[in-house]
Amino acid sequence: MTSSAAVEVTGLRVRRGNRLVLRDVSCTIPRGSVTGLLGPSGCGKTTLLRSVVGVQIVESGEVTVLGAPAGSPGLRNRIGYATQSPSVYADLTVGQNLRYFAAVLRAPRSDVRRVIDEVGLGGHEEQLVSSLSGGELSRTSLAVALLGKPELLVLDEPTVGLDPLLRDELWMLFRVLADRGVALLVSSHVMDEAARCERLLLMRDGAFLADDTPSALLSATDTSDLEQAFLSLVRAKEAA
Ligand SMILES: Nc1ncnc2c1ncn2[C@@H]1O[C@H](COP(=O)(O)OP(=O)(O)OP(=O)(O)O)[C@@H](O)[C@H]1O
Repeated sequence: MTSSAAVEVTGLRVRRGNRLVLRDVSCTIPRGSVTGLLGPSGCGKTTLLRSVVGVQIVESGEVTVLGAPAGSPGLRNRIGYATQSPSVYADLTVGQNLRYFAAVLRAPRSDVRRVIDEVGLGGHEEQLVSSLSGGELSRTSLAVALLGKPELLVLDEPTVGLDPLLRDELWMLFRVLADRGVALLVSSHVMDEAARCERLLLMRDGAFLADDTPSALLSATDTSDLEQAFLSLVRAKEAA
């Protein structure tokens, strides 16, 4: 693994039910940058993220995370993972959830204030999670993922349901975190978020169509926007 790589995936195959969901997938996720994992619904994005976090049973291949096999106990406090469906307690307030997870993760108590501010949830600390809006709920999950200053952040569609202003703020936060050296792996199925990433993994049917920078993808496909680039790659693959 190169010293700047946070994650190295080699020849990963995953079967879910009787379906081969990931087919010999290989990629590298660098530290200090935002890698976007983009592709249509059902292409295997969540399955890849679960494999990186170490909660997915894999058929074959290797996933090395921060120098250790994915799922190693020592990685637990070094990775922040926000799933698509919020994994916080509905009957607790935002602050109670964050204080609980900070204790579980052995993160300093002062982290609670920091992450609330980072995700823009100031003023909601005493609110019950069950009464939050969808966007506030997903930001609460993101806040949990930020506790303890993880070296790798794995975020599954973190901006779904957010208004454009909040989406913009979160992408700026991702940038700040990357500048601090954090590796971010962020999935999305909306191509307009692709331009925000330094590297893009474009996925379709459990395989990568591309693993490159946005500008390299545009020039390789001779297109001016990333949605067109994606379509062009799909067509080239189908014609092959
Ligand atoms: N337990 C399971 N049994 C069978 N198939 C499954 C199982 N879990 C997931 N799948 C299938 O695996 C495929 C990949 O699912 P995955 O959640 O990784 O896709 P995704 O790209 O994250 O989709 P989305 O953008 O809609 O969240 C899908 O076709 C899904 O139906």
